[in-house]
Amino acid sequence: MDSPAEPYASLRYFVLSHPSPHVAHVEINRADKLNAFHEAMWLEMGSVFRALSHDPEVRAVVLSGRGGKGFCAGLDVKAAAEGDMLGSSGGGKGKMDAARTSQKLRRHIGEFQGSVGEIERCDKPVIALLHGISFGLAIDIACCADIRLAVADAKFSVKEVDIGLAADIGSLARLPKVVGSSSWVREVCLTARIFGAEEAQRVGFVSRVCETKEKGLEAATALAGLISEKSPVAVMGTKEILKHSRDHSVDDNLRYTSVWNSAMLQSSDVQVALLSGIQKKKPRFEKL
Ligand SMILES: CC/C=C\C=C\CC(=O)SCCNC(=O)CCNC(=O)[C@H](O)C(C)(C)COP(=O)(O)OP(=O)(O)OC[C@H]1O[C@@H](n2cnc3c(N)ncnc32)[C@H](O)[C@@H]1OP(=O)(O)O
Repeated sequence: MDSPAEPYASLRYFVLSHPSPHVAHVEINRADKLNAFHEAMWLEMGSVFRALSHDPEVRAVVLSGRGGKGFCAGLDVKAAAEGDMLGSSGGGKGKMDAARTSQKLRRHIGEFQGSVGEIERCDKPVIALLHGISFGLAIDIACCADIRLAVADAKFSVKEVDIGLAADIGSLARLPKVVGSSSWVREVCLTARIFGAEEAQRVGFVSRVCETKEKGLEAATALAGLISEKSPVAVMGTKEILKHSRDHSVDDNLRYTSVWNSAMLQSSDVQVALLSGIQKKKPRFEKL
């Protein structure tokens, strides 16, 4: 990848803009189908977030859905019903035996999980603005984001049991880590009951509720702008160490942090930032 602009050149299902110099805004771009995802879309989403992770100009990302009706209505159920569920290779059909069919499916699910997981693996913090319909895959995606904001009109559902599936792209793994492995998580995952923005905030799934999508975008962009003014080295480390702390003991995390910072404390950013408060100077940091 020679130029960071190159990987964004031929986006079909996502729109990328830059509301401020180091902030990227990614919009899911299939509003006429409520931003429902088929295979080409989740593959493209993986590439977009991989590219953003490596893009030195980008320090924070906002993710939202195009259109007024919703962030995302989940998996494209029509494409899935037509057999696309197993990927374009059409595993499960034809003469393959059970083991080969299973292996094909396992790979397909793994690739799908991998693409959505690029949001979590992105070195830059991702702020998801959840508006209107946010069903199924929308929750998998939201759980990978670092910060979730909701619009008052948001309608959430961990919808998978309604379409005959145990959710397999991350909600069952990550949602309990986000809000705790509570009775509430079991309730919403087992029933697919729709819940709203206030309930989402009460349980800690989202950190704010905004009146309208426009206000939500302003809030998300402002948060991303604040983050983008910090040291990119410090921000990347904070995301990485918080992610590590989710899955490790305090002792393991402290050890990891000491090793991480034994390298990162040598960054010029520390010198640039250390005295900026008392000197009343806004620090400016090099690209990362
Ligand atoms: C290996 C497995 C990996 C991943 C699994 C993920 C699991 C999930 O994501 S589970 C969730 C699946 N989603 C759904 O079941 C939602 C289905 N949609 C609806 O129930 C309704 O559309 C609605 C969300 C309640 C909204 O209803 P309404 O406001 O009346 O809008 P519509 O007219 O129904 O929709 C507008 C337009 O969008 C199309 N559409 C909506 N959702 C989907 C979808 N999930 N897949 C494909 N298309 C969808 C809908 O057909 C309409 O398009 P038209 O061309 O106008 O028909």
